[in-house]
Amino acid sequence: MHFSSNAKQFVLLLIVGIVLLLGYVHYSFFNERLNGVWFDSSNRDIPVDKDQRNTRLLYKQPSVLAGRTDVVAVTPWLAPIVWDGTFDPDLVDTIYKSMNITIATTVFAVGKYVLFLRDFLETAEKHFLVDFNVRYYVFTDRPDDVPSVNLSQGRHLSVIQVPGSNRWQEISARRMEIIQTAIERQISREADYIFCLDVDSKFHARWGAESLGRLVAVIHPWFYQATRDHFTYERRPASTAYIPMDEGDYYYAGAVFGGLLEEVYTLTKVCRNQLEEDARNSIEAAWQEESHLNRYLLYNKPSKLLSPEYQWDDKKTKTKEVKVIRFSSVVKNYAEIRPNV
Ligand SMILES: CC(=O)N[C@H]1[C@@H](OP(=O)(O)OP(=O)(O)OC[C@H]2O[C@@H](n3ccc(=O)[nH]c3=O)[C@H](O)[C@@H]2O)O[C@H](CO)[C@H](O)[C@@H]1O
Ligand SMILES: [Mn+2]
Repeated sequence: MHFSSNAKQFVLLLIVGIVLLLGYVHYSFFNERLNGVWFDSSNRDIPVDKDQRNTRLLYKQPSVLAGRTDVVAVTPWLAPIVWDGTFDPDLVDTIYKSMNITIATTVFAVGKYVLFLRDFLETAEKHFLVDFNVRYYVFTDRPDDVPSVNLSQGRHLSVIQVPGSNRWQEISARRMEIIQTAIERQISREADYIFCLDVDSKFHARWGAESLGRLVAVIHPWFYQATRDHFTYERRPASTAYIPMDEGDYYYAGAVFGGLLEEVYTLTKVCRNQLEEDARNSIEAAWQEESHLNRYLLYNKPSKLLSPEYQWDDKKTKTKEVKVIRFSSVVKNYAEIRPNV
């Protein structure tokens, strides 16, 4: 085929035109991304000080070299262990506040344990996830004895009736089943995160958003200095909570666990099934649901661990590594308060 020189020039011009057009389209697409659609900095021409008036976050510069050296603040699977001084309280709260989340908090007050509710709730209002949306779920067989406590804005309390029992072991252990059912029926529609706490306790200092994570457990205050063979895990292979002497990371307290709703749902479901399997085999684990919780967390590692600051015991003298007691079990007269001894 033969092209005249005019036609050649025309084709050349056409190609140059197409290349320029493609270049322009490409340029304006990326320009748009940079200018706002992707980075949302559409107010680029506004001077920095005005632009960032509401978004600037001022806090102490994090250090790579200086920090707590008296405690370990990370597990071998790289989950943080939350100790005072390892986080910036205002910074973590700010990050989680922007997500507008709701935290469910379950607490059981069966039989005489309703007596613990007032202190639990009043101190929670002072220290527990202050300025966050919190929904308390109080499980009790005595709804009329639930005290009325003034709740701050964004906080709500539901009372859910549950049966009583003449064995404290059963009350404690059945929490897994009852929490599982409550998540299914109600809580999953009303919250994002959940904490399941013992009622015979008080808050003494800040418990904030640093405690939130996918799956959260607390290190038991009586066992954090012990070797694993001294942990009070269930040691009989006949129980589904069995943990051999040469296994185990930490001893977790049954009084505090939490995380995302779906994670805690699975945890309670598995523990409930294993408690029921044990019951069918006429075996009760050494520390009921706490033993099953420990077994679950050994094979399903928590993504965040709370230090014993988050579960102290009023009977225990404060140790030097515990700089602040945030939540602690009160001293109770077991014979007086429990249905059986
Ligand atoms: C610090 C810690 O980890 N404590 C654990 C431990 O002893 P505790 O001495 O802390 O057990 P506990 O008597 O506090 O019972 C656990 C919880 O069950 C509820 N309750 C219990 C009895 C009753 O009559 N009414 C009632 O409502 C209540 O919410 C109480 O806080 O062993 C328990 C039984 O295995 C649980 O594992 C606890 O979490
Ligand atoms: Mn307790």
